[in-house]
Amino acid sequence: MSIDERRVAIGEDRIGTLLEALPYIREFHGRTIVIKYGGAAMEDPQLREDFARDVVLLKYVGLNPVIVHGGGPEITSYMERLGMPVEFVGGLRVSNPATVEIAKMVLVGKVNKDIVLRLNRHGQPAVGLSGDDGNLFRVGRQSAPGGEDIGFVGRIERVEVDLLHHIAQDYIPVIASVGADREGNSYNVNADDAASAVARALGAYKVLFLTDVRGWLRDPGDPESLISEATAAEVQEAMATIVGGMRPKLQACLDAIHGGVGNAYIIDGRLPHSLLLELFTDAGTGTKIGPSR
Ligand SMILES: Nc1ncnc2c1ncn2[C@@H]1O[C@H](COP(=O)(O)OP(=O)(O)O)[C@@H](O)[C@H]1O
Ligand SMILES: CC(=O)N[C@@H](CCC(=O)OP(=O)(O)O)C(=O)O
Repeated sequence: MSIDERRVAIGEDRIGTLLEALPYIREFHGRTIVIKYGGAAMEDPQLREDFARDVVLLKYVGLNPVIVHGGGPEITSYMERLGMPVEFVGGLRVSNPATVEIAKMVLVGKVNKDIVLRLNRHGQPAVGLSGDDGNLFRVGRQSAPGGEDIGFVGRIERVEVDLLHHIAQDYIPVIASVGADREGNSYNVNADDAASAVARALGAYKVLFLTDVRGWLRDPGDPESLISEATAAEVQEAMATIVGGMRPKLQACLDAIHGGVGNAYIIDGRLPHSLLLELFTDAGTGTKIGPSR
């Protein structure tokens, strides 16, 4: 059999994919990668399994993945079942004490444990945390971008990194975005903000935000208008025009970059294995944001 025939026999494409991934695996070895998990990737059962497998694989090949998750649609659905009004200002949920209670129940009690269980099943033990566990987050009150009072919405002022370092040695930390202030008042924290705060505090190499669109779109109504790459300065310039859920996400990317995180990515959680494709292939899939091009 000639060399060319052998190449065909082993499936050159498959080897090509592995070879393409190798330099990335070497580059990322031992690095901390924070992954914000939310949106559609959390709703579809097959995508949930794929996500868990991908994260476990990251740990196996020597990365240090840390998961911060949302669950906004589930909070909304429980609030509606209870007949509670649902309101967002600037992409942040207006949160009275009853709303914070539901957010805690849904995020800590349900979504967090579902993710932990799935990672465990796929072969890497995970530990679920909220901002209250081991004083992981200290939170302060936050207003909407226009200065409006939106209740008990928190901004993370401090992350207890030692706790995360300890846990991440042997487990995959899975973090729910709720926390309390010094007086013990609980807050609902936007999960994009929480992921950015965790990435900054850990000095993460990268932070990735999985969502339900292809990435940052020039025109939110046109999926073909994906912005594949942008600098922090370009995002900053566009901020005044950004609305809805993309606003806290892009702000979280900016905060991450300004806080020393190498790159921030917004990727499509509806695309199976988008996490691996973004990390281990040359082309990438979503929006990459960095200090410069
Ligand atoms: N310029 C934009 N590009 C992409 N999405 C946008 C843009 N402006 C607003 N959006 C909205 O932001 C949403 C993503 O934010 P969000 O719903 O908070 O996602 P997640 O639950 O994944 O955090 C998209 O579904 C889209 O409706
Ligand atoms: C203050 C605030 O907006 N908190 C969010 C927390 C969950 C979240 O961010 O979930 P996603 O990432 O899935 O949107 C909320 O209540 O929806």
